[in-house]
Amino acid sequence: MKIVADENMAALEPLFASLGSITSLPGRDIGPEQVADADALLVRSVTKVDEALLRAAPKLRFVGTATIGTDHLDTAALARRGIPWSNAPGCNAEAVGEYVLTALLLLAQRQGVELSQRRVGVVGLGNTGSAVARRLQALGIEVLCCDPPKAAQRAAGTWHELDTLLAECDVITLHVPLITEGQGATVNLLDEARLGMLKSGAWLVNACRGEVIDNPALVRVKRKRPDLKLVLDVWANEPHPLADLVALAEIATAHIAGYSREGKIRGSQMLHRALMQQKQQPQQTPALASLLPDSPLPAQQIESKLDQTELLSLMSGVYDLAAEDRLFRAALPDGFDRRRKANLARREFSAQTLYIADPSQAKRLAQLGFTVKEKSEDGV
Ligand SMILES: NC(=O)C1=CN([C@@H]2O[C@H](COP(=O)(O)OP(=O)(O)OC[C@H]3O[C@@H](n4cnc5c(N)ncnc54)[C@H](O)[C@@H]3O)[C@@H](O)[C@H]2O)C=CC1
Ligand SMILES: O=C(O)C(=O)[C@H](O)COP(=O)(O)O
Repeated sequence: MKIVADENMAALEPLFASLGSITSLPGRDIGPEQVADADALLVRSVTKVDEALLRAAPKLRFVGTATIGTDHLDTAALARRGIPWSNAPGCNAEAVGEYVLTALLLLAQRQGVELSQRRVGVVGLGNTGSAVARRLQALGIEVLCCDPPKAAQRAAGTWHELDTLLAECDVITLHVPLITEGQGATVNLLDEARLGMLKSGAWLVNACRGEVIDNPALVRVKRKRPDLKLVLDVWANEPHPLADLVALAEIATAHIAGYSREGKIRGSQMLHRALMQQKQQPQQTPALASLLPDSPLPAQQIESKLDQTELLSLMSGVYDLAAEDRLFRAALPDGFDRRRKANLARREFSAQTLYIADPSQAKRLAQLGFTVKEKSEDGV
């Protein structure tokens, strides 16, 4: 079996080497020539799997994307060719939750405000939006939710219209799939009119897909409204974001909100399971712990309730978002993919063990994702 895979996928060798030969390539270089004799194709968000690519791959029997989003797959073309495909829902939700919380605490610190005083509107309450909402609620922050598909299914929860969130929330964070056509289209969900509805002093976070916001309109609105603060991880026309928009964002990164070592491995594990199922081969998928390097972070002892600054400092010890923001800007105009590659080793908060005696503090930090243990007799 010949497997063609994106070189930035995690744990390719340990998971897939026993199934056949692996050719790993930069995702943006995977084209018709590269898939000509492939039996399985494993991609990330940067490879367009369209009719032309599929036509060039007569032997292809499986396509897997180690991502949540599927907007780079032509699923209708896959169905027409009878090629089973799979994505990796939820694999990187924790990383997105950690990214958004860190970004909001960083912004709060820079603006000299308490995040707990701000009402947050989460748009899209699937895997990533829920991971964000859970963390905010663990900190006692008020969260309003908007998810029309869930509301229509009468899913548990209180659901609001997008326009209500725009009118009432101090922070809006976007977590919807990119849908380009039909009634539920999300492309330009935040168009110029909706951007104009943001509250005075609002913060806007986009960690889903760049095209969900009209990027040129955002430049125009932000120029008129310096009160708005932007956290942008995703951009229209990646890897070439609008330079003017990068300059106007308070925090800017290279589509790495979902990047964590753990998330990347989970994505590969999910594709391994799906491929095994497809081949009806009962091969066990190795456990996450066996594929993860040991945590490089020494355990810490937490004695007292952390304030906002201390919490941000704890989180930044695992992943330094302020530094990433600086490195991203310095890497442009050509270094978008370089910054993505540089983030592949990022660990989730669970890589940080904390010894905490106080039960309520222990519960709160465990809800944020840290590995929490009771304080031992003689400390750490
Ligand atoms: N920046 C990054 O690194 C990452 C970006 N993503 C992007 O974020 C998107 C969301 O990821 P997940 O939460 O895992 O997907 P998901 O499929 O679990 O959840 C998406 C949610 O959005 C809701 N939704 C759909 N249309 C909506 C609308 N118009 N308004 C409000 N809600 C709507 C759906 O009902 C669903 O509950 C992915 O499709 C992907 O494009 C995902 C992971 C990492
Ligand atoms: O899962 C998704 O959807 C994402 O946006 C990924 O985090 C993107 O990562 P790559 O597949 O581009 O590495």
